[in-house]
Amino acid sequence: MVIPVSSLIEGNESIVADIANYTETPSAKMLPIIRMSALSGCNPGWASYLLCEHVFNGQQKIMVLGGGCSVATAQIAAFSHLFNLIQVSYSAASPQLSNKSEYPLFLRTQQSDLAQNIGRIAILKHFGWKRVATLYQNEKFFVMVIDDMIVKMRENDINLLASLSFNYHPSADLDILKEEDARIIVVHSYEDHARALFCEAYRQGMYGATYAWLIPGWYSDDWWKTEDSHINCTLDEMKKVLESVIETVQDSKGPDNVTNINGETYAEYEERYLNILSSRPEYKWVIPHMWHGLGYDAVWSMALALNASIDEVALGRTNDSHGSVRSKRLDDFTYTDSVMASIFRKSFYNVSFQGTSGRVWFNEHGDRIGRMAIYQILGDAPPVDEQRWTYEVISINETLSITVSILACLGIVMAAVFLGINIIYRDHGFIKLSSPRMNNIILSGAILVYLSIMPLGMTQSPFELSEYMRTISCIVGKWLLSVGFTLSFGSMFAKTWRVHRIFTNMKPNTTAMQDSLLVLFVCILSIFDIVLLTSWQVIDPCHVFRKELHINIAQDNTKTLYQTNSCSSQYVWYWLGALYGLKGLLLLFGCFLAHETRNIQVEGLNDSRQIGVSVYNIMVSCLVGVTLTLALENNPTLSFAFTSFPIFLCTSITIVMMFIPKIRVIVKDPKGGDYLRKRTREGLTVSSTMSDLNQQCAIAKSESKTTLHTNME
Ligand SMILES: NCCCC(=O)O
Repeated sequence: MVIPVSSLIEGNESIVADIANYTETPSAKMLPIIRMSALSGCNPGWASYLLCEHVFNGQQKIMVLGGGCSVATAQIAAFSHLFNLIQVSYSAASPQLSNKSEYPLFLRTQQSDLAQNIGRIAILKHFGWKRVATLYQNEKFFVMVIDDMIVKMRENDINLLASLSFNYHPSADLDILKEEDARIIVVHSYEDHARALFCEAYRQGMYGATYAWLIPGWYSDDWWKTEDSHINCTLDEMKKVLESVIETVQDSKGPDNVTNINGETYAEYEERYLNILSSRPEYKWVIPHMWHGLGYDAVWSMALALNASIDEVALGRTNDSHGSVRSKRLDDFTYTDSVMASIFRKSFYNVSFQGTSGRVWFNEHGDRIGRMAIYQILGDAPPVDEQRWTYEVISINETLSITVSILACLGIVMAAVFLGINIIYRDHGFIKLSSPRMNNIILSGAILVYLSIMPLGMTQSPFELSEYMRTISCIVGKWLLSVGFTLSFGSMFAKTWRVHRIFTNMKPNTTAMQDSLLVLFVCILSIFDIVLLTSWQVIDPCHVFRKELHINIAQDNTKTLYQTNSCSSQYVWYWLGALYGLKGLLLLFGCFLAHETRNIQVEGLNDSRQIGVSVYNIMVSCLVGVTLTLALENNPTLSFAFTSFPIFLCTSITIVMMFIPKIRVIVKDPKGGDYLRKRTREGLTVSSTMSDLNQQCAIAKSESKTTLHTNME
């Protein structure tokens, strides 16, 4: 970029007019301004060399335009003022350039990148991101921006997870960020470092809806496509990471429909600029960049400052080539003219015009006051700044819960009806022979077992229940099931034990075991239960807690932890082992009795067939139920189904098999007369006394086609 300053001065025209024509007359006749940006290539050493070349060789220059990169700009701005050169950059964004004691004659139409931090904080607050990490290239420029960002984060209650500098190999830094579970990462670096960073981020899977990378928006167009020996990612891979990128940058486009100082809207200006680039062979190498508008405005501000300086400069006196004294002109500037330099400087601070990038003016640091633009969130939804968890408690299906409760109630009603019949017809010969007292205990036990089903399901009930209620119901359920089982099967086996004793050990006149002895036997079994359950409750009480089932990760990376209420204690398996051991021994005893008495065919007296079927049901149900319950522990509904239905079925089958035949006999012969006659004919009388029972048993024994070979022999 060049400014034909001499035509302005000599023709006494407005410099504005010449500048406005600048883009159309690039081969201007004079080159009084040093253009630094494209020449320095962001190389501080090379930039220094070029400035010296311009100063010490060739035509006198009056100002420096550029450079583009802060690293090169800062390098020359540190000494360009020693030549009294005003330096105006249209692109250098480092905050260090705001330091007027180091860079007194430096100005820029580019904002300091500290302004980006205001935009970044706004973004963080907008999305409610409170956990943020920063990552920066190890250069003073980036360190300063990130330092300021950290201060602003602190002021806004945003937590800094980590602040790391990186080079071309950021893998260790990304490891740390992952350890910190950082998802929102503010990056400040040049684009070559950003390429290395995002390639590594791809390798480490740090992209997608989970991450947001906040980067400077001033990288060149398609910066991620640039061939780079530091990276080995494909364009598709790079693109994936870039979908998680948010860019913040100074808005270099003026507002729509506002005309600039040259009477053009931004669109008209840009069209003209692009036409010039494409129509002139000398610009074939120029890649259109967002900075052209700021460059255009920088040149305008130089022109305006120079124009505004003319009168004050003219107050100075100098000798012309003929030795006569005249007023100073702009082109009288020399590298030792600090007076003129300070006039120029003062003029710059008064510059205010509508540029192509918006209104242009400079603050006390020589920095542009401008607007911020935020570009693109390509992801579907903004990520979250930390792993967000939701919790869902899985309960038993409501329908199953209600169905099982209804079944349990029906079971209770059925057992109660059987119990009523058993009590009402206790003197019926057929009932009497089957030990009505023990039948009552069997049915009471069955009712307890039915009752246990509901509290067992209440632990994982879908209905609103307090934790206390769930804990209580879990404990009550265990007690009911355990004691009910013992009462039912204990009584059943006790009855069979008596039959077994009668048919194996009794001499004809020996007294049979009395009911009280059988009840005592059942009580002893129950005491084992009570002692065990009480010890369990006292030593290692059960409590309800949330058991983790599985985790589901949604598209927005929100994790849902599925839980269920579980009732357990620390040593639950030992207690269950002891409880199952007791019940197992009882069942084994029942199996043994059922087997021993299997051929005693005295109707109503011997339950061995029912016992056999019941024990078989229980064994199969326990095996299937326990296996499926363990296998389906992540599915409370199925797990409860495989617990409650077997309990219901085993209990129901057992009492139905026992009591339906009795009811059938009662229905056929309510008074028991036929039965009495039949048994009398057979020589087996029915009496209410134990001695009668002994007698009946003795007769039954003699009649029976028993095959108790071992015992009999
Ligand atoms: N506007 C580009 C910023 C780059 C730099 O200051 O070096």
